[in-house]
Amino acid sequence: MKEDKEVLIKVEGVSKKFARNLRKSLRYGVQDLTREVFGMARVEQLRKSEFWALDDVNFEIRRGECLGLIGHNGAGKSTILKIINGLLKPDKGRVTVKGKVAALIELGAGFNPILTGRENIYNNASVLGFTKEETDAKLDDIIAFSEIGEFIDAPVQSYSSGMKVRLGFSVAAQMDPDVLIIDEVLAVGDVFFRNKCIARIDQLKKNCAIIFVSHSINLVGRICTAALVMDKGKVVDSGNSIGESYLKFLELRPNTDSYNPEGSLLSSIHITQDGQRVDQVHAYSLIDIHMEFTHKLDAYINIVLFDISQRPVITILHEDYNNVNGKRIVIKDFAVNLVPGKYSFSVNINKGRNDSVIEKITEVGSFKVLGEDFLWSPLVIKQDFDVQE
Ligand SMILES: Nc1ncnc2c1ncn2[C@@H]1O[C@H](COP(=O)(O)OP(=O)(O)OP(=O)(O)O)[C@@H](O)[C@H]1O
Repeated sequence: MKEDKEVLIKVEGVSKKFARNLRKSLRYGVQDLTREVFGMARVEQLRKSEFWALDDVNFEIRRGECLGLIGHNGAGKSTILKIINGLLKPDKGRVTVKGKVAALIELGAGFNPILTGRENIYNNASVLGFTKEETDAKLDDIIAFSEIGEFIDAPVQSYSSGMKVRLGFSVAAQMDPDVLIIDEVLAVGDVFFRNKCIARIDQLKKNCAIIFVSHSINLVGRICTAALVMDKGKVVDSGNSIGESYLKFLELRPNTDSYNPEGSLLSSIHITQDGQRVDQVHAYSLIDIHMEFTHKLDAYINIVLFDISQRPVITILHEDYNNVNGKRIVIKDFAVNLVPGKYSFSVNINKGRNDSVIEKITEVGSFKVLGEDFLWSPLVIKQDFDVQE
């Protein structure tokens, strides 16, 4: 039962303000510190040039849960992590964190650049509350997991960004924390190390509360048990079905479709449903995809559908992969077995089957798939299940 598990992170009505202007920020910082020293309450209203970077944020994470934070740049994700980790104080509200906390917040933060990797392991572990003997016992595992090899005895300032992430993650993960805070850092590691981290997170999350910030909705879907969508310091949605708000989140972005057919063999591409031109459709419905070229082509054409993370999800080939000979192409009754989200087309025009590319046209228009549920995979196949006793 979910409720049986202990709440390890509790964020209650947390707000945090910052000043846009550096001089004001320093002046307010001194004012706030002075008030604190004299036991006076923090100034709750916004002063000139201040804004709420976090505005009444509430959530809790239990042992065994991993919460993904999603939001545009500046939404307040890192600020909430820094408050949870005790690096920042909230102006309003309260954060309660139980147990040993390991945080991977800023690349290389927490490392002393002039010390070696090995020395930094001891430093980091002692911050996490481990004794020298406990760290000695874990040392080989940490070094082996990081795959840093002989660089472990080189100063951390000589490490690449990926190496810093490897070391930081290895210390945090091997020390079996109760709370693990991860801010975007996995994006820096190579794919092999990232997969190793994901596998380790899967193990850790059984007995730990994890908060994970990422701009990759796919990674959040893969790792997290629930997600929280933030915008301008506010939580706009949370839960394990964030479909609607995720779509709204996509809408908040300016439309970047900028297909300019000038000089291209493709003069237009659009989709229709029941004969009407549309730019949003319901999941599982049928659409026709229409393409028009500048002249009659004798070529092999394929269309690739990309999701919002630019991940190719479907390639549509002409049946039997024969070449297309004509000026217009209509792909009839294409089934939109896609989860809600925004998808864009890329069209490849090839000379022959495995021959050179004549033209590769990317981002030639997009459409939105609407739906109630948000399933964590780009493609949905409805299939009868043979259920047996
Ligand atoms: N020390 C600071 N002083 C002033 N403003 C700050 C400070 N730290 C953060 N901010 C501002 O607070 C807002 C939230 O920043 P935050 O770093 O939490 O966003 P984020 O969601 O993590 O963004 P990103 O996805 O770019 O990492 C932004 O407008 C940012 O400019």
